[in-house]
Amino acid sequence: MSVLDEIITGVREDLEARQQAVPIELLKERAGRAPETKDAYAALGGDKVSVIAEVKRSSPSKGALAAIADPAALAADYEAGGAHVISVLTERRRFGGTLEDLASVRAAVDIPILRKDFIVTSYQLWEARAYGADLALLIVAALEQNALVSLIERAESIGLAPLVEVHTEEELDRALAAGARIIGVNARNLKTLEVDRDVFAKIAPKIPDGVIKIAESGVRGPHDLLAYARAGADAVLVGESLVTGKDPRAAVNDLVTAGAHPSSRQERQS
Ligand SMILES: O=C(O)c1ccccc1NCC(=O)[C@H](O)[C@H](O)COP(=O)(O)O
Repeated sequence: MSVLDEIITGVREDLEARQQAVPIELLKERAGRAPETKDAYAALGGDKVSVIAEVKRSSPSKGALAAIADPAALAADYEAGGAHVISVLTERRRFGGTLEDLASVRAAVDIPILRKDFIVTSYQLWEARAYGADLALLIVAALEQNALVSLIERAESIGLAPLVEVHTEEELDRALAAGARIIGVNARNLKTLEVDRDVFAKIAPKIPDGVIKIAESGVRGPHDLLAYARAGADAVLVGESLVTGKDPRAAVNDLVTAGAHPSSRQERQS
C-alpha cells in the first residue's frame, strides 16, 4: 500500500466517525450560516507570484515539524507578512491538523483559506465550508474521474474554489478534462514522498493560459519561488520551511517581496 493509500484509509475511518456524530443536514445548516467565501481567484491572480502559507505540524515525510499550539496566531503572522492565502492541513493522523484549526484561523485572518486534506466525499466539502474555508484541495491521484468531476462541481456549487492537485501529465489531463481552473503541481510524489522540483517545469507548459498554476512543495526561500516563477508559477504553496523557521512572518515577507519584485516578472516573461 502506498503512503497515499494509507493516509486515505485513515481519513475514511475518521470521516465515518464524524459522519456518525454530525449528520450532513446539520453540517449544511452550519455551512449556510458561514460568511460568504472570499475570492480565491482574485487572491491568486494578477502579475505577482502569490504566496500560500501553510499551517503544518507534521508530515509523513518528516514526522514532527512544529508544535503550533496557536494556529490562529501563526496564520495572523503569515497574513501580516503579506501572504495571499493560508493553507490549513486538517488531516489528523499524519499531519496533526483539525477542523478546529481551520475555524480558529478563519476567525483570525481576512485572506482566503485553503482546506488542505484528502477529500474523497462531498461531506468533507461541506465541512470545509462550515468551518470557514474558501478553497478545497482535490488530489487527482486520490480520486476516480467521476468522483473528481462531481467534487469539483459540488465545491463550486457551494462557493468553494477547488484547487486540483497533480503530479504527472496523465493527472493533468484528467484535471483539465474535469474542468479544473486552479491546478497545483506537487513536486512531492505522494506515493513515494520524493520531492522533485523539476516536475513543475515539465508540467506547467501544458497547462492552458487562464488556468491558475500553483507550484507546491519544496520551497526553501525566495530562490525557489523565483525558479518556480520562471517556470510559469502564479503561486507557490509553502509549508515546512515556514513552520520550522525562526520568524515565519519575515520568511513570508521575503517570499512575497521576491514574488512582487519587477525582476521576478521580467524573468517570468523571458
Ligand atoms: O508533506 C508530506 O510529507 C506529504 C506526504 C504525503 C502527502 C502529502 C504531503 N504533504 C502535503 C503537501 O503537499 C505539502 O504540505 C505542501 O505542498 C507544502 O510542502 P512543503 O513546503 O514542502 O512542506
